[in-house]
Amino acid sequence: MRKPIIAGNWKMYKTNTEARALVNGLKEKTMPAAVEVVLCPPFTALTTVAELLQGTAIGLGAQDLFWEDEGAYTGEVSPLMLKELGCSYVIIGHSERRQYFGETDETVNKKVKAALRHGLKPIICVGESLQQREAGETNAFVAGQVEKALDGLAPESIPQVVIAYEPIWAIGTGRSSSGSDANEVIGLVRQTIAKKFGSSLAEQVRIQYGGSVKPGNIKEFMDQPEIDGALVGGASLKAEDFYGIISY
Ligand SMILES: O=C(CO)COP(=O)(O)O
Repeated sequence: MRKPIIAGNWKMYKTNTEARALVNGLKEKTMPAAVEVVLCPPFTALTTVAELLQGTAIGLGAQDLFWEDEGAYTGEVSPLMLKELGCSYVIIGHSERRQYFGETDETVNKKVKAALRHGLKPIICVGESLQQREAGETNAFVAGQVEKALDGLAPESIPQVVIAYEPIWAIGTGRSSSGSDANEVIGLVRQTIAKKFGSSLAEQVRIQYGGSVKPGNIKEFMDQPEIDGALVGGASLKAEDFYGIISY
């Protein structure tokens, strides 16, 4: 049985003062024991949020990392640094990093390996554009992203991996996928993993849906057999909204 995991990707929101207010708002609520909850603040708020999460069951994640442990890579952040701050997860390959910052399937693969090398669980983002969906290319494109992201991984590391299926056309648009459509693509993601690593390992991988998840639609996704959680953007920025999702 896979434990559901719901993560909040804050993207480029929340100064440290705002982060403190958001986390304190969540700490006033009772977290559901049956759901793994993870917060992914900007790098600048990781220390503040890590301190506030001490003693809670809420996990900490980063939104990216570099694949080297240290070096002359101005502006980058290493897995060692994230681990020391208390991160247990790291989002890798978000479509916004692929779109704006040159992230490729190859760099995603390098980052996945670096994360696992340092005991960080990767949340690997995959998902098609509207053009690809309308052209019927979704399955082939998403399967290719999954294959390349996981290329060369040791079988024993596969249960540590989380995949987030986030159709690009649903991110920030208010137009989410339907539960059944998302379930179909996520089923394909799981089959792709099974082809490379066997079905017993594939069955252990938690796969989230992301793209305009709100308190009003989370249950539609969580009722689906293949969907194990959500990666939430906008609705993770207010304690009430995010709590409405994690307490589905
Ligand atoms: O990109 C996302 C999470 O990583 C989804 O963002 P929204 O929930 O704002 O659509």
